Amino acid sequence: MTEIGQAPRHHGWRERWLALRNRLVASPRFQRWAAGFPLIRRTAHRNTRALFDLCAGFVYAQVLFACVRLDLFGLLRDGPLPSETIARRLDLPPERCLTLLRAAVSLELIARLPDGRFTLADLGAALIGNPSVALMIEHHAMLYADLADPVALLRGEAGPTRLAGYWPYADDGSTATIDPDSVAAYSGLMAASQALIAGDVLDALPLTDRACLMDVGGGEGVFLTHAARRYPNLALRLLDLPPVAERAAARLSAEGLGDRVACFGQTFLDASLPVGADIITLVRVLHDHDDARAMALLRAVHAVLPPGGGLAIAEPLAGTAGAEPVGDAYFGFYLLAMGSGRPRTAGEISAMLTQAGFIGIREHSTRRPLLARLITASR
Ligand SMILES: C[S@@+](CC[C@H](N)C(=O)[O-])C[C@H]1O[C@@H](n2cnc3c(N)ncnc32)[C@H](O)[C@@H]1O
Repeated sequence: MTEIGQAPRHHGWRERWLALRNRLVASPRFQRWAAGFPLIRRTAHRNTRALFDLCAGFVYAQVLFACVRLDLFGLLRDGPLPSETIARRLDLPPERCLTLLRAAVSLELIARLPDGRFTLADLGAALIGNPSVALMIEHHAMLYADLADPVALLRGEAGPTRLAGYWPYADDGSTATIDPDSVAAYSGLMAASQALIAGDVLDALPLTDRACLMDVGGGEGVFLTHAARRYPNLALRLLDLPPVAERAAARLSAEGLGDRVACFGQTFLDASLPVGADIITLVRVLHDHDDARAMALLRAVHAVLPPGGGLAIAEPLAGTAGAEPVGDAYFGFYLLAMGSGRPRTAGEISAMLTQAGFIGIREHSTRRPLLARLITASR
């Protein structure tokens, strides 16, 4: 342990090398030299840009937010437009509209054609195809307000956050006071974004040998709707808090699945789960809960599965190769602001599953691990 004021003790050549390198990189003289020295100029420029992007990340997100709020991408859906027309349609002063358009071009959301008109670029076009991402971008206004003082948040001194109000079950897990109005917004957002995930998870999770699937914390039943279409003979059950289960029953009836899916309105925390399913799914559920509650949930699932029954956990994980900031920075701070849960690594989930009595723990690759990874286990 190193006490304050004491020189740090480094162990091994690697730590000595890292300390030397960090001292060098921190020196303004070295930085100036590196920016001009041919062999490392590219690395130096890349690092400068990466650091600038980190500083400016909030500005980029607000440019995107403005595009979504003004429906710029919808406006360009039918083809390129000149900036004067865009300004008129968005009700912006022409020069300010140009500021937005240039910013959006620099972020590769839109592109400028040689004749000066603006058109969708890959990222803007992708947003049109995924309306739930636009909903998420608008939802982030709450997150950013909660992150205004991240140090206070980390120290637990920030007071009540907006996200804690948005996710009423995050508070103390008590479900007695949750009323229908307080679940409508988050359930709608989850239902919209579930369409992105369900296909990827079901592609990686074969259910041909299963008779009855219960989706616990199943929201409005969008995941089950996808499962029902793929597996016409699979019996289906959904469990969620009573006002959410009611919404699920209404949505599933509207989809013509009212007779196929049994909906249970109850908490998964302090009551036992219904028996009868031989596969239980937790899709974007576990990471919402602190370790004690997450362990209680895993034990409750284990208790109602038959021998050989399966559990599938699908959610974005910490430490996902190539998407480290998504799990560790984005979800880490999102859940911190929400006041409950944490993103876990595959290893952490595996250890919890073992502790809850599960065996045969495996990870399956998914199409977009950034959105959801999949871990299965058996009783
Ligand atoms: C992040 S949402 C995910 C919903 C859905 N699985 C999806 O991926 O779209 C978490 C779900 O867990 C439910 N939930 C949270 N705490 C619960 C509890 N104690 N008992 C039952 N359901 C709960 C919420 O109501 C919500 O529908």
